[in-house]
Amino acid sequence: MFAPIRPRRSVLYMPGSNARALEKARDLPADGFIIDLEDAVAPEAKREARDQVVQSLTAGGFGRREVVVRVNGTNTPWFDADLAAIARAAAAGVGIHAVLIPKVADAETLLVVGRQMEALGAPSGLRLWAMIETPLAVLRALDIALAARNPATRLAVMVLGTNDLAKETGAQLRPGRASMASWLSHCVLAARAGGVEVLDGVWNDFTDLNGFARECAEAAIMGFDGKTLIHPGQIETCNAAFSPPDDELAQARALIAMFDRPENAGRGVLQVGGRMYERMHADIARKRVALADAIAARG
Ligand SMILES: CC(C)(COP(=O)(O)OP(=O)(O)OC[C@H]1O[C@@H](n2cnc3c(N)ncnc32)[C@H](O)[C@@H]1OP(=O)(O)O)[C@@H](O)C(=O)NCCC(=O)NCCSC(=O)C[C@H](O)C(=O)O
Ligand SMILES: [Mg+2]
Repeated sequence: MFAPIRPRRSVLYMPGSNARALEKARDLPADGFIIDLEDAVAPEAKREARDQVVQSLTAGGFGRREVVVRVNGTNTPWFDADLAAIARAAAAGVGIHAVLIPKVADAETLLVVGRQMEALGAPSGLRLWAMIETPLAVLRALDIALAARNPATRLAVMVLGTNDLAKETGAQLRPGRASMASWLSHCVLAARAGGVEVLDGVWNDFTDLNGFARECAEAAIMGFDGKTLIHPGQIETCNAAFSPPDDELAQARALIAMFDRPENAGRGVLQVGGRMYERMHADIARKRVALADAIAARG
């Protein structure tokens, strides 16, 4: 009934220049990794980092985790070489699932990059992720998300960059993120309209796990599919926040079973324990069960 689900609860950034982090990632329980060639790598280390990332990914060992490389921005001197290196490696069979483009300004950029990937011989499975981290990108989030309707863009996921948003707008990143809540929700809405997934930004204070857990819970309520992370210590909290809890799953299964009963075949609405349930609620329940099954299947 639903397309196969790939859990993206926790996606951990790591600097492409940090060999130890790349090594360590192979044993971490994150759903995915973003290996960064952009902000986490100093200008003088860009080339070496690119080579090291390709070497490390060629060695493999990332299992079922989704591997994404964040390249430098399309208007930087490193972009072309970054994209070519990743496209070449993916074409040679190296396990890379997507290229993350930082500071995407408009939908046109995605089409241009998608065509470049095609010209470079990137396999069709190499998808494109887009960072939404400038005021213009937030305002154009719907256009950007709708670009996914054109397969040439390869767009699969939008990722919020809340640090850059704070820098560009002057909004302060405080617990609860009142300053950004409407922007974040707007991006979730846009992503759904375009049929792409959407990941929340990072929590910088990685030693404050209680604050982080609260932000994960808020992001899950807003509808994000998962959150981007900066430290391995955040993974388990994040996985828990974006996994359907056992009591919710028990209720979901009961609701599905109820609608599946022959005597309810012709009914569009049921009451259970004083609450109204329509078939759309059974659809939501099926989706949550499918997510839980996909999480369980990855072990
Ligand atoms: C923030 C850090 C620099 C902290 O690093 P460190 O001081 O080494 O932390 P620890 O000593 O606590 O590390 C413990 C062990 O874990 C490994 N480690 C640490 N971080 C990572 C990681 N991200 N991935 C994999 N492994 C990691 C250490 O090597 C230690 O291992 P061991 O040797 O076994 O003890 C560091 O966490 C870090 O660099 N984080 C990622 C920074 C990054 O990538 N930033 C760019 C993306 S964030 C962003 O900009 C989003 C967006 O664009 C926006 O605008 O918001
Ligand atoms: Mg950023």
